[in-house]
Amino acid sequence: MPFDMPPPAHGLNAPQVSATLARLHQEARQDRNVLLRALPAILTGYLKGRSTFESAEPYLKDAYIPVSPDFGRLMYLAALSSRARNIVEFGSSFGISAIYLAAAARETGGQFIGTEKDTRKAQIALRNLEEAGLSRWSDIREGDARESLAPLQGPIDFVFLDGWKDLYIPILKLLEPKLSPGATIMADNIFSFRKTLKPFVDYVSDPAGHYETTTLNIGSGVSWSVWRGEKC
Ligand SMILES: C[S@@+](CC[C@H](N)C(=O)[O-])C[C@H]1O[C@@H](n2cnc3c(N)ncnc32)[C@H](O)[C@@H]1O
Repeated sequence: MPFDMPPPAHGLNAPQVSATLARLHQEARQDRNVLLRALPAILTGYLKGRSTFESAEPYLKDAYIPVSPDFGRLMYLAALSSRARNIVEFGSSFGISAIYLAAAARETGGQFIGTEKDTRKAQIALRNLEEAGLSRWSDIREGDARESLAPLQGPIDFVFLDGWKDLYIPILKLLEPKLSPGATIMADNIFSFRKTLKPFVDYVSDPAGHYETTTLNIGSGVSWSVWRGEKC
């Protein structure tokens, strides 16, 4: 390539990817209004002894609740540097984190599989991946991830956990027999759901267990684990 020609834009800098991510991160700012609308239900639920999450869940159908651009980029880099080919996500919402991970899969020659139980969100996530030019390297499985991921073939090289927090352990255990040696596991909301996610953090941090884990002070807290278990 002649020296005066810039290299072709790729990865997150590919024009379709960066434009779609910019639009979606901008739209996700509306989440604030969704949460404001949920406030009366949260307060009433509190008085009736319900958790914030239980009360807010009906309102979250319209909420993106996405990863931040910094965390999205970190996952993209982690997947790329570990040459992760098979990338799986629990909880895709409208597809923001999916785009970061599918962009990595395109570069490693792999495949991204997301999951979303809300039909409308799953369909819009697929459209957003298409807009980003990433359809060929990605799929979103609609329905409960406990069922949609059960038939998945290994080896899985990268897992991102971001669905409802009480399911991080069951989903991880479902995928464990299919993890490749050294697989990366990232999980969001470690600080914002500290109490609910304590059993998960204890599980991936257990010195007698199968993971090496660190927790990073990014966004609402991110755990990063490496699977030291058996070859799948
Ligand atoms: C925090 S949002 C995901 C945000 C997304 N990862 C992003 O960064 O753009 C969590 C999503 O998980 C989905 N979800 C929760 N439980 C699920 C389940 N059992 N199976 C599939 N999706 C689930 C919810 O519908 C919600 O859209």
